[in-house]
Amino acid sequence: MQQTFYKYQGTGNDFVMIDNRQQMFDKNNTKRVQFLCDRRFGIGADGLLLLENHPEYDFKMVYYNADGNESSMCGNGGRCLVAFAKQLGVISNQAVFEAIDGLHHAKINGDIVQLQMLDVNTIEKHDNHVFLNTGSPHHVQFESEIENFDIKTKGAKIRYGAPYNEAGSNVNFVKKLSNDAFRVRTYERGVEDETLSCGTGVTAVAIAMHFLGETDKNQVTLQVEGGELKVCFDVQNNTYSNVWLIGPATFVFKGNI
Ligand SMILES: N[C@@H](CCC[C@H](N)C(=O)O)C(=O)O
Repeated sequence: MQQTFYKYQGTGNDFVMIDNRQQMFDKNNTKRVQFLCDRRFGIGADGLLLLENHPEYDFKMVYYNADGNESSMCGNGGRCLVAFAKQLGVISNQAVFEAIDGLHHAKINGDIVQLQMLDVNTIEKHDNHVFLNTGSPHHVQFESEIENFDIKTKGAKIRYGAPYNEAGSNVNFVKKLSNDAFRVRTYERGVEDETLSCGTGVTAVAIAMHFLGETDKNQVTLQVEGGELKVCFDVQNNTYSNVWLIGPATFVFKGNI
């Protein structure tokens, strides 16, 4: 049976979107998700999202990594799903939806989608890195040679090594550009490679940089391989709340497969 899909990208983090309000998608078919995300044999994407009906809120988000497994929160995917919900006529310029990590509020202004992220109150500071969960787990460490760094090899070593092991973590390498701007390159768990952008990743970097005293700003710009994102937040007693991830979410094409 042919399946209609929509392709979206948020700063180069790309996704296959499927309208699953009729519950026609086989959610346990890992091989099918892998195929749809495959860049040679399928459509090609870092992940796949289902938009589903929700009894109380505007919609429900279900997210799979390119490896075919359902995973934790995807910030760029969430922003693209909000744009997709608007394209389908499910919402106008605001949304409240449920994802695996809880409720999210979102706002659309042109092609800019703002997504409210999880509050963060647990931040682990280690000798060479910071670890925190922004809906997905993130390891954050500085890398001064970020431009010429082998993200895939070095990221995989950290992602599969102790203490993360098989469950893994996403790995973000960061270079400070100014008091309120940072360059970020991310190795994504479930894609098992560098992606051009990671929304929960830049959120983790912005919070980690503030926590470490690398910025005293409540709004931080993150330059990623696929463009620019902003993260703003309130902070009190090391609790980060009212956290918003802001950036473009763009429809690319629609098709049947
Ligand atoms: N691209 C994502 C992160 C998706 C989740 C990640 N691959 C994981 O499994 O932890 C984002 O934009 O947040």
